[in-house]
Amino acid sequence: MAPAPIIAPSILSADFAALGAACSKTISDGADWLHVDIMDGHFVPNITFGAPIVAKIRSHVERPQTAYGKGTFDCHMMISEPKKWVKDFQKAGCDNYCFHYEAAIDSTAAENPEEVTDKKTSPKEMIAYIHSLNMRAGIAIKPKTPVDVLWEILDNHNKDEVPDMVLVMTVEPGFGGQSFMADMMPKVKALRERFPNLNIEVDGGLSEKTIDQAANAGANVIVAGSAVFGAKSPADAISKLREGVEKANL
Ligand SMILES: O=C(CO)[C@@H](O)[C@H](O)COP(=O)(O)O
Ligand SMILES: [Fe+2]
Repeated sequence: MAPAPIIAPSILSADFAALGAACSKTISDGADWLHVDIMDGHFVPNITFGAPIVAKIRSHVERPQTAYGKGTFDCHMMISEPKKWVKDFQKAGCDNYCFHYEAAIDSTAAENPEEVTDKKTSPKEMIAYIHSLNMRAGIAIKPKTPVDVLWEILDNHNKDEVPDMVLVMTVEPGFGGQSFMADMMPKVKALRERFPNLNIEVDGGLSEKTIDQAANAGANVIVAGSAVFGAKSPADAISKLREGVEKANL
């Protein structure tokens, strides 16, 4: 049985001109977390916003009372230099700092070591650094990255270096409103089989139509942008996603 369902609407699909109000409404509509997509136009072919906007919207949403509690800001860092921005996002009110494995691979693991600059920080170092600033650490993998790269990171006995959450991308990162990649589900299954208590997040194309596939594979943290913000009733959309995870956990 997977851990409790966590529904994290992606504010990428919210009205950017009224982001503060959209965030507080989404929490009142029943969301557990807010998924905050940070894109730098380099790691992905799109740009969103940075820490100053996160600090502004933070004042519209109460801080979580406990780790992973309601109101958690789950920042999905689609950026080439994830280490550079950890402190700024911590100060802005980020609770989960989820960086991409592909942006943090160390020189020994990189396919082209000569292209790796000293700006790269290994996943383990990244996780320890995020923890040292009292945030939870997530690690995300793009669709073409095999899940096997995570075993060494998750099997580590040094708790400081172990991520609190894994994000399996179910679309190529960069844009909302894309189709769910069902062929990512074996990665989720493999993670759940090995790590029954891990928070496993899926992101991209999640809706009432795809939630069963994700939940049956073992995902418990559900990101949904267009399915929530494009719904007539965002509150109903959030409930249906939660029911999907609960049903799979029965
Ligand atoms: O990280 C991303 C896209 O890169 C996501 O968080 C999207 O914002 C999800 O949007 P939908 O696919 O649910 O519309
Ligand atoms: Fe995301």
